[in-house]
Amino acid sequence: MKILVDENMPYAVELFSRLGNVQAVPGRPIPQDALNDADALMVRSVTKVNESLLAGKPVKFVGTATAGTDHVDDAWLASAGIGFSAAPGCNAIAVVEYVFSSLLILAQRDGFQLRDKTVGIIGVGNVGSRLNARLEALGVRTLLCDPPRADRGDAGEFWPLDKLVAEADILTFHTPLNMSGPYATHHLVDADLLARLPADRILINACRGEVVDNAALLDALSGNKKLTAVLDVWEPEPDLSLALLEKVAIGTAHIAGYSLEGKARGTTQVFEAFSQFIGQPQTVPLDSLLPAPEFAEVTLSGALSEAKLLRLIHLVYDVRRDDRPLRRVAGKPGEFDKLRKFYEERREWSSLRVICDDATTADVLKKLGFNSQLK
Ligand SMILES: NC(=O)c1ccc[n+]([C@@H]2O[C@H](COP(=O)([O-])OP(=O)(O)OC[C@H]3O[C@@H](n4cnc5c(N)ncnc54)[C@H](O)[C@@H]3O)[C@@H](O)[C@H]2O)c1
Ligand SMILES: O=C(O)[C@H](O)[C@H](O)COP(=O)(O)O
Repeated sequence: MKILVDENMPYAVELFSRLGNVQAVPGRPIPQDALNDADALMVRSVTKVNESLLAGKPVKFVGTATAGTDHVDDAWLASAGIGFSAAPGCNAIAVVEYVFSSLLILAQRDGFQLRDKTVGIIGVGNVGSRLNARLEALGVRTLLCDPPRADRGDAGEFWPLDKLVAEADILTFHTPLNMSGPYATHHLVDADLLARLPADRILINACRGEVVDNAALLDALSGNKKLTAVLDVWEPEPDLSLALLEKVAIGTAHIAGYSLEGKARGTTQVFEAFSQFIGQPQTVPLDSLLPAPEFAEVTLSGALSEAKLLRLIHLVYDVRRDDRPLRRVAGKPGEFDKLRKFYEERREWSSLRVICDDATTADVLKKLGFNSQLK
C-alpha cells in the first residue's frame, strides 16, 4: 500500500510507515504523478482536494491534518466512495496562545489592561471555546457569537454579531470558511461592518483569510478611524497584499496553529482515523512523540499581573518571532510557504512547569493551560 503524505506533517513518515510505503511530497502543488499509484493521501490546508485532483486515481482515503476543511470537497469524496477524516481541534490551543500573545503585546504597547476590555469571540468551537475559558480565567469579559450553536440550543449565552460589533473592544474570528448557506462567513467582515465599528477597536483574524474582505480592511486601516488589526491569514494566500501587511499591527504567515503539539496532534488524529479505516486500529500517545521542551521549568514569585503573564507566556511563544520574518520576505515568490515549511519549533504553555509560591497564581495558571504547581 502506498501512502502519500504532505512533507509538512511532523511524524507522518515515521507513523504511516507502520501501515505501508510512505512518500512525502510538497502540498502546494501536489505532484500529480505521485497520485497515480497512491492508495491514501494525507494533506494540509494548502492542497485543494476535489474531483480534478483525484478523479481516476486509486486513492481510497484522504486525511487532512487540519481543523479547517474548506480545501476539501467532502461531498465529492463521499460520492466517489473515498474515506475522509480531518483533525478537529488539533491546533486549537496553539491558536488561543497566538491570540493571547498578540493581545498582551498590544496591551503593553497601547497601555491597557486586558481585564478592562470586552472580547467578542466569533465562532465558539474548538478554538473559540478554549479562548473563552482562558479569558474568563483571567477575569476578562467576553461576548460570544455562534449562530449555528445558538440555533442548536447549545448551553451558553450567544449574541448576534451586531452586538459584538457595537460593544466589544476586541473582535476575534474563529469560524470556518463557509462560502454560502445560512451561516456563510465569506467576507463576514466587509466594508459595512468596518464602517459600523466604533473607533479604537482591535480585530483579529486567525481563521481563514476570506472571512475578512482584505481590500475593505486595507481601506479601513488607511482611514482616519483608529483600528488595530492582527492577521494570521490572508486573502489570498500565499500572495498577500503588501500594503495590508504594512498596516497591520501583527502579521504572520498562517502559523497560528503551528505549535509542535498542534501539528503532531493533527498527524496522530489522521493516522488513527486511517488505521481504523483499514481495519488496523492504533492509537498514538502524543507524549511518545514529542521531544523535551527548551524551557521545562521556572519558578514564579508572588501574584500574577498581566505584565508578568506576558513575560511568562513569551518564554514559550512570542508572536513577534513570526511577524518579523514575514515582513522581511513578503512579496518574494515561495517565501510565505518557506516560512511555514521551515518553522522553528514552538511549544504550548502546557510544556512549561511553573512552580508558584502563591496559590491564586498557581490556580489561574492551571486554568490558563500551564503545568503549574504550588511550592
Ligand atoms: N490560523 C490557523 O493556523 C488555524 C488553526 C486552526 C483553525 N483555523 C481555522 O479556524 C476555524 C475554527 O477552528 P475551530 O477548530 O475552532 O473549528 P470548529 O469547527 O471547532 O469551530 C468553528 C465554530 O464556528 C461556528 N460558526 C460557523 N459558522 C459561523 C458563523 N457564520 N458565525 C459565527 N460562528 C460560526 C461553528 O458553529 C463552530 O462552533 C477552522 O475552521 C479553520 O479554518 C486556523
Ligand atoms: O485549519 C487548520 O488547522 C490550520 O489553518 C492549518 O493548520 C494551517 O496549516 P497548514 O495546514 O496550511 O499547514
